[in-house]
Amino acid sequence: MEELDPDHNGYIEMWQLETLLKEMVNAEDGTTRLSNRTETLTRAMIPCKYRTPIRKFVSKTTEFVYDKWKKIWIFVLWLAVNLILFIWKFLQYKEKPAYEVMGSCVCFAKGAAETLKFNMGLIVLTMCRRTLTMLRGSFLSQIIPFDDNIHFHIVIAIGVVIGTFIHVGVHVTCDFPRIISCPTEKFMATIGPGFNYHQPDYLTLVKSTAGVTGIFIVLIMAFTFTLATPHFRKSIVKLPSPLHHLAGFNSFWYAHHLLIVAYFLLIIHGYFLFLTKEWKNKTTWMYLIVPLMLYAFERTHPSFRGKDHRVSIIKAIIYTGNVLALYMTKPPGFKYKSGMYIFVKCPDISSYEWHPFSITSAPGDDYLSVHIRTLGDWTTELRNIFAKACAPESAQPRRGSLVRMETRASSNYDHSKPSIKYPKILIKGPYGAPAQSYRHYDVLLLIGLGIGATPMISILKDILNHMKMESPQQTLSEIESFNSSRSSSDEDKKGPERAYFYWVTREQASFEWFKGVMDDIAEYDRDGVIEMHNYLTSVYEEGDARSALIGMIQKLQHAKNGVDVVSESRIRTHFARPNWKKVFSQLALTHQSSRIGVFYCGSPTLTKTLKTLCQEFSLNTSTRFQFHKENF
Ligand SMILES: Cc1cc2nc3c(=O)[nH]c(=O)nc-3n(C[C@H](O)[C@H](O)[C@H](O)COP(=O)(O)OP(=O)(O)OC[C@H]3O[C@@H](n4cnc5c(N)ncnc54)[C@H](O)[C@@H]3O)c2cc1C
Ligand code: HEM
Repeated sequence: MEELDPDHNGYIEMWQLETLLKEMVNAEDGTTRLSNRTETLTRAMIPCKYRTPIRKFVSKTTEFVYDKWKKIWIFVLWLAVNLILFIWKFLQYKEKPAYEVMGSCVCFAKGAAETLKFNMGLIVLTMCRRTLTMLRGSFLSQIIPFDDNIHFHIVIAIGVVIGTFIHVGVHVTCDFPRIISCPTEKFMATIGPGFNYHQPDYLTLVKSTAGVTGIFIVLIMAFTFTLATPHFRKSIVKLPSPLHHLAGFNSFWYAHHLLIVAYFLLIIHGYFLFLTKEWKNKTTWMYLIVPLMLYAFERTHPSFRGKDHRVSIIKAIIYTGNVLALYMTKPPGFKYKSGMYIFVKCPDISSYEWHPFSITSAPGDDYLSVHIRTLGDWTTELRNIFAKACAPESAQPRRGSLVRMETRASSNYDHSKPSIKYPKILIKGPYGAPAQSYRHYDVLLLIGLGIGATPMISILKDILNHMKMESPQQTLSEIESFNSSRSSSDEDKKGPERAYFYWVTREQASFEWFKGVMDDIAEYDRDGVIEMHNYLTSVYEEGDARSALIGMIQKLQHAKNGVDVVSESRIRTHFARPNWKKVFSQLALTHQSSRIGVFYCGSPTLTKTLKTLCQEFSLNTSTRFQFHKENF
């Protein structure tokens, strides 16, 4: 109770205070002692700033380490390896004759070069997607943060930039001038043999094989790195046709492939050295061979990269809100976990572009589905060609303004007698993504912003499929077929017992493509395992009297028959942005001492808020919130 010092009152929100008072008044023994539940709430409400600075620092650090220990140890290991390689090479060159001419400069240049070799090898490993997907399923995922491969890729790239600056900078501004100006006798006696006893001038050094390859590597890297920055990667720069395919993400993608030339040049660069003549000391290729071969193998070998599967489209639906849903046949032996994604190619649009999409069907379903939002050139063209294929069959406007074109190759997913000629679609994958670890938690908080609901749909369907399998109506063959479609690592995991889904969308039209899942939930989820909320943010601003009014009507309807008036299902519709603090507080109260997996997919703007809330509530309550995010 002493924590509820009047000084602190200003920091307790009204609704929290109400809950607290209610708890106290309702206390069974008639006293005003705080129950465990209330204590948890109280602790959640008292801001950290009222603790002593040292306690605050210690608890924040503890939570930070607890939350990020996988990333921390990998990062520290990476730094340590870089440092060890640098120091090892530095000390080695201190003992060499070159040191007499160039002093510490040569040590710095060679130390940096050693880290460059290591990082150029490692950076490719972070992009070996098949290998990473396989490793995610192993015990290694408990100590290695595979979800962060792209972040780590970028961290290593920063390491490469730093290494390149040191290596090139020191060579050009210190080593070269010292070689050129070295007294001839000293030059001949020390590094002369490396230069065939010809003391070089600046131009000779630049024109040498090492010099020319070095310049090209730097140029390619500068170009590639610039186009890889988020500004260029995400920019929707429009170029005139036929160059329009080269803008935005594609420019990043093609530029990245120039790095193949950079690797080729790097191997040559590392071979034609002035100061190292013995074969065994030319180690560049040794660092690169394994990662490059593994990556090349993944990209080219069908058994490893997984075949490009040609799939038949069973059903295509175009919803308002510009979402295209594709239901396709599941290739034989295609196993995946909810949360994973596949690459999709449509040769009618481009014969070389593959685009990633989260799988929205559940592992137990006998079909495969993706939901694709129209965003740029490729997705717009895909939508258009499917609209064309769908148009003659049916284009039935439903429910007033909702436009929904649905066609099926044939009914009941029987794709043996296709009646519509759909565009050819190829898929490859599946590939691992953060959301796939949802089965490790008893309680889930799933948050999707707009199209970011896609990985969550698959998770909800999977939870439902498990419920269906536990229901007494299931036949043995249905259970067997369900089990055979799941990956073996999942079979022994119990999976979540409770899931809360928060879906934030701009307008109500988006409901359409989610309706099927919601209907299923209503039918099978008798125990209310899944609680779904939809926040419509474009209706009225938060706090607007109209939002409050609609909200009240909603609540009454819901209480009366359990069905929401807007979604016509068990999903609860709200007309404002969610109050995330309230959501977390309530979860912390309901699931004390539990581990809650928080899975977020959507724009990065909300990432920080959710991450901070996870940390804050893990620190201040007995509930642990573990944050996983995916941005597309
Ligand atoms: C793991 C993952 C899962 C995704 N799941 C879904 C989903 O379920 N539903 C959905 O609608 N969208 C999803 N996306 C986003 C989808 O891939 C892009 O919207 C689509 O590729 C855009 O292509 P475009 O040419 O029409 O647009 P563009 O204007 O070319 O690109 C728009 C943005 O999409 C991204 N992008 C474009 N091409 C690619 C590519 N080949 N690979 C990776 N990113 C690319 C870039 O960030 C780019 O800035 C996912 C993305 C990722 C990385
Ligand atoms: C030496 C430098 C680099 C090398 C060798 C390299 C190599 C690669 C490779 C092999 C891939 C995988 C391509 C595939 O899907 O098969 C990749 C993807 C990627 N790289 Fe790099 N890269 C380098 C630098 C950078 C830099 C500087 C950045 C950003 C600042 C960057 C950002 C990315 C991103 C974001 C992806 C993933 C794209 C996606 O799948 O969405 N890379 N890189």
